[in-house]
Order: sequence, then structure tokens, then C-alpha cells
Amino acid sequence: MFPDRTGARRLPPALVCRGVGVLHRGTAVVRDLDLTVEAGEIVALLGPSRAGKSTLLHAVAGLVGLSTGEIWLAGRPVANPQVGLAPERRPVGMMFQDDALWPHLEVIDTVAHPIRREGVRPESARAEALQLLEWFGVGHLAGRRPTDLSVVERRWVGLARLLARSAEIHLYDEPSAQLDTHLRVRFQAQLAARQRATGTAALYATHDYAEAFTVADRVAVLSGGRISQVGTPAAVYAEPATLAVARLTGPASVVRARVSAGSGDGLDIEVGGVLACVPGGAAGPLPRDEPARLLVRPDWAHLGGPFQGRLRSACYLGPHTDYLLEVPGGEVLVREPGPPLHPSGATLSWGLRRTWALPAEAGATPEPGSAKPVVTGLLGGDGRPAPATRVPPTDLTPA
Ligand SMILES: Nc1ncnc2c1ncn2[C@@H]1O[C@H](COP(=O)(O)OP(=O)(O)OP(=O)(O)O)[C@@H](O)[C@H]1O
Repeated sequence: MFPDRTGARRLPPALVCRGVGVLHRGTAVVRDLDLTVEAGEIVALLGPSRAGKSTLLHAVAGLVGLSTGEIWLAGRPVANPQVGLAPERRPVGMMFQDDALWPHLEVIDTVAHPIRREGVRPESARAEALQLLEWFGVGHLAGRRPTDLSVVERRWVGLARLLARSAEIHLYDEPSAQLDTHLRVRFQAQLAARQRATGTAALYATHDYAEAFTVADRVAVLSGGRISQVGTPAAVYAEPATLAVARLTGPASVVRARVSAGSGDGLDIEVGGVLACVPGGAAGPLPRDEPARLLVRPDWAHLGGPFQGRLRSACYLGPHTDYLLEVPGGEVLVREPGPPLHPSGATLSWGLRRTWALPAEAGATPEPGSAKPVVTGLLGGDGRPAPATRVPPTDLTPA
């Protein structure tokens, strides 16, 4: 326990990675990575395939060595490029995509094994294991062998075995990857609830933003072995630092539009010759002489509003329909409740409840003609673009 500024005692972080690098066959697969997981916190490591998620988990568990940096667990240094504590001596538990359950052991002995390794007598360990299985609602599996279990039952047993071991941090590597979609969401929600109840911290690797948002207190977005952004699920969804982060953290459409800081909390944006003030902000400074890239999440857009677009497709998803509109400067995905109401090709009006200006890509050159005003949609009687029409912000939010 460390005293903080107020003098109160607090637990050290469960995990600290400082400048961590890992090489695989001479290539850096994790680079200069800083990450802290506080005691009791669940952090999702969200990234595409080959981002380095598994490699980082393996480095924390002691299964691969570091080329740079250091790793601390619960206030103790456990690895740097020169030395590393052996995996079995690290206070971590890990659940892989496919847990190999010992085929010769009954479920109860599988879960009791880590408890016995901590010096508990066999009968007490079995009683504790049964309690854990019952806690997960799978006590009836106690006498079965792995070959008699369904995929989801194997996952519950793997999870019970993981939580049976006392640890400072649990590491999860895509634990629901093998489950059918309808089982996955329930499994993730229950896993997160059980994990929270233990009070142990967790680092949870996934490529699925919905899974990351379901389980985690904070999300660390990993790409190319580097962390691009760390924040709460709501923060990385609403205010992604880059377009790459935006795309990894949810459905993202982008409109190039002229933007300036609005008078209040918002941006003045011009799409298709219509100027409107929309709530939102920017990930960096707004470009002065070229169109900005505006991020639009489907739930930030609505049909009916000041702008015009052509319906390219409507995708019915049960509770809602996603309308893809071709708009001046890009395309917008609009989410509306209920079944599709409009035919492809129809011209629809749309508006924004919110938007978020993304920073220009490093080294990106302005598109040809991008220094001119984006006034492409509405033409005046003489064929020239009509002057932009200003729409007050109050008109943009449907009742
Ligand atoms: N032991 C290994 N064998 C083969 N490749 C490895 C190994 N360790 C790391 N790599 C390489 O490191 C990079 C990162 O891989 P890693 O498995 O950590 O990514 P990931 O984000 O977990 O991807 P996935 O979601 O596909 O599992 C890849 O390019 C991979 O080829």
C-alpha cells in the first residue's frame, strides 16, 4: 500500500508497463508501450488481428521476454530486458482462446487443482471448487470430463479454474472467440460481473469493440504494437483521437466539410451548401484552409434535418435500420428505429445531433479543389452554388 497525496493508503496499480517493447524474429511487435491497470480495474486491450494483443499478454505473464522497458505487478518489478520473473512466480492468471482442459480430470478436480497448489487440503479444495462452479451456475458439471462438455460449458470451467487461483491480475485472450453470437454477449456480461465481484484487476484482449465496451472500465486501443488511445468506452467512442481509433471503436462514417468553432459548445459545419451549428468538438486543431474530416456515428445522425443525401442502401437489423446516405463530401450511416421506410435512390433529408472533427492524417495532402468552399448540393437558379443557409442548432435536434 502506498500513501497518496491526501495521506490515504491506496493499493499500487495491478499492472504497470513502461516503454515495453517485444521483438519477434527481430521485428518489433510491441513498441514503446505504456499502460497502467489499477487495482480492481478491467482494461480491454482492443485491436485488430496482429496488433500485438497476445504478445503483450504473454509478456505480462512471463511467456516472452522484453527488448525494452519494464513491467511491474502490484508494485513489484517483474521484467526488464535483462531479467524476468518465471511465469509460475508471477501473480497472474491467464485464460486463452482455447483452454486445454486436462482430459483425464473431472471438472471438479480441474478447478480444485490451482487451489490445491496453494497448499489447501484436497477435500477443502474440492469443496471450494464446487462453490465456484455453483457460483457460475455450472455445479452440475462437477463430475463430468472435458469430452462431455459443450463449448460454452468448457469456457465456464476454464473461467472457474482461472478465478480459483489467487492473482493480482487476470489476463484474458479473446475468451469468447469460439462461442456462437447468441451465447457470446451473455458470456461476456457474466464474465465481467464475476470478474468485478472478485475485486481482481483484468487485462482483456479482444478485436471486438462491443465486447471491449461490455466488459471494461477503460479501453486501450492497440494498433501495430502501439497504444493509440486509452479511455473509458464512452470517451473512445465519442472522442476518438484518430480515424483509425474511430473505426476500431464502432461504426464510423466520415464527411469532409468546412468547419469552424461554433459560438457555444459545438462546431459550425457546412455540408452541401447548408451551414449548421452542431454539438461536438475536435480531436485537434481545426484545419483553416481545407475541409475537416467529420466523424459521424450512426446514432449521432437522424433522418429529417437540414442536409440532403441520396439513399444508397438500407440495412434492416431488427430493432433498427441503418440507412447509408451519399452526401456531399462523403457518406453517412444513419440509424433509425424500425424497418426500412425508403427505397434506394431516394433523396432524404438528414441532420446531426453531434459530430467530432478528426485530425488531418500526418502527411496527407489536401484533395484537389479542397481549398474551395464545399458547396456542391444546392444550386441557385443561375446554376451557381446558392449561398450557404444557416440553420440554428435548435432545429437540429428532433423532439
Ligand atoms: N510466437 C509467435 N509466432 C508467430 N508469430 C508471432 C509470435 N509472436 C508474435 N508474432 C507476430 O507478432 C505479431 C503480433 O501478433 P499477436 O498474436 O500478438 O497479435 P494479436 O493482436 O493477438 O492478433 P490476433 O488477434 O490475430 O491473435 C504478428 O505479426 C505475429 O505474426
